[in-house]
Amino acid sequence: MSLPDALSRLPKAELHLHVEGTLEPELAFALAQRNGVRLPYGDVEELRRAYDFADLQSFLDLYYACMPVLVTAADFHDLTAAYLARAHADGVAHAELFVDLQVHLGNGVSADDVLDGMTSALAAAGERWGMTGGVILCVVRDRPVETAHAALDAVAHRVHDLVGIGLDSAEVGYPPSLFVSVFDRAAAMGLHRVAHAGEEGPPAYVREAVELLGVERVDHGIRAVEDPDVLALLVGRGIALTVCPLSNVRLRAVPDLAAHPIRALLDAGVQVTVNSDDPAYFGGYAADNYAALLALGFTAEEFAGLARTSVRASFAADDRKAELLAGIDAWEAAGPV
Ligand SMILES: Nc1ncnc2[nH]cnc12
Ligand SMILES: [Zn+2]
Repeated sequence: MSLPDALSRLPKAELHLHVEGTLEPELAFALAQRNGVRLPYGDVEELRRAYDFADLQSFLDLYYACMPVLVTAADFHDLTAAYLARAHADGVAHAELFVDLQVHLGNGVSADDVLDGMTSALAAAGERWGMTGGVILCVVRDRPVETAHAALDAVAHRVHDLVGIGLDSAEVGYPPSLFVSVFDRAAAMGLHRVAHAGEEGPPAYVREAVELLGVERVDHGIRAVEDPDVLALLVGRGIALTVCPLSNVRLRAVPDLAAHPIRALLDAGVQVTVNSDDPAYFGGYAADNYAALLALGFTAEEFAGLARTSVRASFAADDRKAELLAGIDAWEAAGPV
């Protein structure tokens, strides 16, 4: 089997995945019809043609415009189940899924419907394929901080259905320091903490995420490469980055793949994982993001290393991590090429 084909058999954890970013145009229109919701696009082709992004904000405008099609627990179940099936085919054995709960609450959907749909799909994937994973409530940073607290209020009775809290959406102008009260509260509720930082925002936002929010992983974090002190902070604390190569190219966080700092980050000693972010919009699921690195000369040994880091940086139980690491050893020993 060739190395590109073998990448979908490499056991891996996906740690940076927005469930709403897995909404394929066909499902968007099916749900719009099911719920009597009008999308601001005529058909699947017109929607797909709009996937030409100049930056993060131009993507977010379209991403949020599609979200009103998600109304019922069944919608969240179907969306999550479709992603998990696709991820399973890509060798994803553990998946931690972000959800922008504030947006859904604002659309009149209940937190229980969102979580019922997602957790039932995760449970079914566990039974069917032995997949593990969980839900990370992502704070939408360009909405008022009170609405983030309201989202925490809405899930307080079922914190056991979440693995963590995150921070996403428009980055520049919304530094992590604005969200200390939300993250302190989430930590007290027993949630793991992660945050998007250093995607479009400066390395100082990566430092704030680590020092003020106490995050265990930084999502994207690629602009850390611009500041040796921030790199040293990540290396010193063993904080992993959840890098999304195809997303960074499509949202023009980097001019092209050749200019992506993933190698520089690895060379600096940073723990790096590879993920798909919003795969329905960026042209590739987990294995496609690994395969993109073939163009940068990544070897089978390096891919196995990236997968090991994804497992170690995950919030899976220790025995599950051991099981997945054994699977990666077996993949490498079998000699994929
Ligand atoms: N790449 C990204 N950055 C920030 N917020 C997001 N929400 C969905 N995708 C995102
Ligand atoms: Zn993201």
